[in-house]
Amino acid sequence: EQPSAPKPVAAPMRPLPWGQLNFLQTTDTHGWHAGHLQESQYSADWGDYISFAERMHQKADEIGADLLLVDTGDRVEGNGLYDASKPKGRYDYDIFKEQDIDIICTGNHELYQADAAAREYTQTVPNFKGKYLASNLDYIKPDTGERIPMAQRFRKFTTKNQGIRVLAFGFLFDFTGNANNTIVQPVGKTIEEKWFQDAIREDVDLFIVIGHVTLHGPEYKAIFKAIRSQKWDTPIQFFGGHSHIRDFAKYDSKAYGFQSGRYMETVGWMSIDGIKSKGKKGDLKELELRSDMSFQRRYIDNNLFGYRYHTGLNESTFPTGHGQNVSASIHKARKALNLDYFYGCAPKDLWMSRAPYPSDNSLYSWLEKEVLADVATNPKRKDKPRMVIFNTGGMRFDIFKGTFTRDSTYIVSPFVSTLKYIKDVPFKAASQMLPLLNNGGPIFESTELQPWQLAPPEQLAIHYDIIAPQLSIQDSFISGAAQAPLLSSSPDLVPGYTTKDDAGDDGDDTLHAPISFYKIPNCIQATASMAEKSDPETVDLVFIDFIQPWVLTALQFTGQTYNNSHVENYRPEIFTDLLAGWIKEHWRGDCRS
Ligand SMILES: Nc1ccn([C@@H]2O[C@H](COP(=O)(O)O)[C@@H](O)[C@H]2O)c(=O)n1
Repeated sequence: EQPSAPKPVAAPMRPLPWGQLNFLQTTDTHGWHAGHLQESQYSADWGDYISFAERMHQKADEIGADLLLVDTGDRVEGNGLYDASKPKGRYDYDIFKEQDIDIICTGNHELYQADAAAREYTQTVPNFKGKYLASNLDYIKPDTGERIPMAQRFRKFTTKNQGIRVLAFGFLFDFTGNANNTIVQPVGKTIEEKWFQDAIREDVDLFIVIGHVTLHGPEYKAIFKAIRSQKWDTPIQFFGGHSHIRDFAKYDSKAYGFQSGRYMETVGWMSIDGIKSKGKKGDLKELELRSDMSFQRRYIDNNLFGYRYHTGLNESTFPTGHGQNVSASIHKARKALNLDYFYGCAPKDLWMSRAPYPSDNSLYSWLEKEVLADVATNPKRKDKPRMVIFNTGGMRFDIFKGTFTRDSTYIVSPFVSTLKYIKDVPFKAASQMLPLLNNGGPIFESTELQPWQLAPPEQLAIHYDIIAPQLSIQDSFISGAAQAPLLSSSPDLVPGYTTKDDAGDDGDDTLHAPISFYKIPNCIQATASMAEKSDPETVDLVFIDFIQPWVLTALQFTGQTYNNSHVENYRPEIFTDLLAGWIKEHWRGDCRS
């Protein structure tokens, strides 16, 4: 872990179920490879994860089982370790590649910006040569304009100890927001292609489908149906991503899906037993080969207490030299990027979805009331009445009371988005924007523009408020405390994930006190320079550039005929820098101890 990381948390644990074939999954890490430096339950770093995987590989070899590592994309955008360097990812790609991942694919965040997509092609694909799969993704070479597969379409291999013959695919959901140097082919079209149709006819013991794809969406349903149309009985293991949640899905008695959350909070564990392998049979010393199949999952909190518990090792025996070297490289990179540079003191916790909106502890109420109108000023138009619209998905993480650093800025606002505007929009039309963007409706139905895409991905999966009972919360964590028994009725649980999925409520490796989750709107709005008593004739409609297609569509619905040519720059800086400037000015003081 990083020197400044809070110490791991003692908590009641559930052990990991082992099978013939086991997996560790990461997804949507978004650059959080230094771990969470303000949350002890997620404070292990990528180096610790490397030690963990190496120790688990040793155990797999000892018992004759197999262990495969999977990553399902969105490794970039969301943390200073990736976003603070020029070019982005200057250190992060080299840190990430140290993990020995067996199957890896692309997420949408690797493709929003052309430079990120190019780095994916020139760095990550070769870093994971033979392991990186791009079943429905092509890259356009900048020098020749040639369209080529981003990486190989599928991979066939046999596992080391059990001799299980695997065929693996790597998909991306039907994403349309990519820069013009990649082509994402819709999954429905890809599965009709000859190479895919040939692949699903291969004689293998197991299909593995990894993807930056939600488990319950249409893409995995289509792939499942396609494989089952040829192989009615071959087991299929899906790994998903994108919606940032812990999730597990049953497609049939031999086909399951698993997804391991976001931001290095969770490392996923999946185990399969009862695979009928025609390859060499491993020497199962501890495992019993069963004829019926079982698919079991665990969501591992990313902290050292849990890693040591699951490996049966301790502070001195757990880390590997390789893992420690990677932790040291992360520390060096964080220093070079000056990520601990102090911007100010957050006066209170500000939550994305843990507090209701609007409320005093809502990140969005703060943004709306204090920040937006202040940073959205253009000296040439400062007296013009304006409405400023921001999508809630543009904010990526909570703000914790206390030190706010350069790193925090990228954690909260990683994107290179800027403020745009359309001048002199009739007030009547402009005032309909927020309700239209928040309530959606028929105007967006004929387009690819789903308004829910404007909200944070976590909001996708949960459709109602979850209000956690007020429990007594443990606030001083005892480092190295003895393991509490699983069913202890201790009220002193640390707040965290209490996952309910298709297999029940026993998936989390750590017992937590539940956290509230509130629904929030797709967009928020601030106004400035408005007369107090009457509505203006026209306003400047200011918005963050990500939402431009939605704003133009909504304006058309109000009878206006604006298009891209009417959109101008409102501020030259990226929003992240505007936010950092606001914090430096308004959150003065020193809370560093
Ligand atoms: N420039 C951007 C890029 C993305 N967003 C928001 O993020 C959502 C996608 O997040 P995932 O991690 O699930 O891929 C997207 O739908 C937007 O809400 C943004 O605001 N600005």
